[in-house]
Amino acid sequence: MSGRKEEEGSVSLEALRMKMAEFAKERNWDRFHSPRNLLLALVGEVGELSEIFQWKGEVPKGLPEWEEDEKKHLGEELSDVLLYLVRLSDICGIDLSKAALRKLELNAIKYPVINSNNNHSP
Ligand SMILES: Nc1ccn([C@H]2C[C@H](O)[C@@H](COP(=O)(O)OP(=O)(O)OP(=O)(O)O)O2)c(=O)n1
Repeated sequence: MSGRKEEEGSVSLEALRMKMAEFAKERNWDRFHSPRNLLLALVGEVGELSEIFQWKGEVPKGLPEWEEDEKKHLGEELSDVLLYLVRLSDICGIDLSKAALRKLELNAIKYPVINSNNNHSP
């Protein structure tokens, strides 16, 4: 499923879900993509993502001092996390788009806007 939006760098979770399903099917990897395996793969990728930040101390937003290669690597690890998350959701029969929108609503109820000048975290 490749369209204009994807060329512009915008993609839906549904498009990613379908691409991951196709990727696994083409390689006969459905047998490996069980919920537990996918969860462990996801956690492994979160570890790889963490390694990029490890020992750097706090870094400013936008990562202005990072080399392009380092940012490219960061994008790859973030993508691995997203792709395994999308695949895990699919294999578990969870509609991630719907679930995430519902969770945003629940968050807004749990944490109402009281004062926009409130600097305290929850
Ligand atoms: N059984 C698998 C193996 C890989 N992938 C896909 C999902 C991830 O986006 C990516 C992960 O590939 P690797 O396991 O090779 O991990 P990395 O790309 O992070 O490589 P490395 O761990 O060598 O840095 O490939 C998958 O769907 N199912």
